[in-house]
Amino acid sequence: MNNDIERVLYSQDDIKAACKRLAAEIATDYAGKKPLFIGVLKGVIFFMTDLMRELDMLTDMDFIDVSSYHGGTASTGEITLVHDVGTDIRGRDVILVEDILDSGRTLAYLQDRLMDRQPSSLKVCALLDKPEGRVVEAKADYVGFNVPNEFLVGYGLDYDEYYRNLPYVGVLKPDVYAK
Ligand SMILES: O=P(O)(O)OC[C@H]1O[C@H](OP(=O)(O)OP(=O)(O)O)[C@H](O)[C@@H]1O
Ligand code: HPA
Ligand SMILES: [Mg+2]
Repeated sequence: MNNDIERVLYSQDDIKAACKRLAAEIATDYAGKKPLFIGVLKGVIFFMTDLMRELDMLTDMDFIDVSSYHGGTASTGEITLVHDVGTDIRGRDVILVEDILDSGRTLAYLQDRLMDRQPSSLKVCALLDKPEGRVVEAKADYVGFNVPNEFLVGYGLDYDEYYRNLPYVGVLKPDVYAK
């Protein structure tokens, strides 16, 4: 699996440091509040669990499962809602947690959907932001790293459902998906 990686962009230590920094920013901004964290499955699994464990505050969490890459390296543009949140978010301070912001389509879809339910506030925390990938406007309030316009895998990010379990974020060798 490691042989399919062209280069490592962020090591486990880099990611841990980013989680600590983001958690500290969020804890300051939400002092005295109990925000609800909503993780966007499946890519967010590792980031969500690491970020949450750096937070010294009362929070609850839920997950929403959406998918639009369906095994490829580009957004299909069609978002499938696989599983919705179970928590009533009306009047809540919600922080949506994403592994990566790329075309922006997933985030735009989720923001529309969640804002309809009238949360008190809705902010976005993304480990990775790929600004050059943007097709629709979308912006995160908390960002771990700005990344280049390449297809990334690891630490939750997949190609055709594989590579999520790499402990780092790396660039997938293009010949892996050009086959
Ligand atoms: O900004 P976008 O172009 O919409 O891309 C970002 C989204 O795409 C990926 O999810 P994917 O659809 O691959 O589902 P997965 O998390 O289950 O892999 C990723 O985890 C983000 O949720
Ligand atoms: O670069 C990426 N890698 C994996 N999944 C993704 N979903 C959006 N962008 C990416
Ligand atoms: Mg994916």
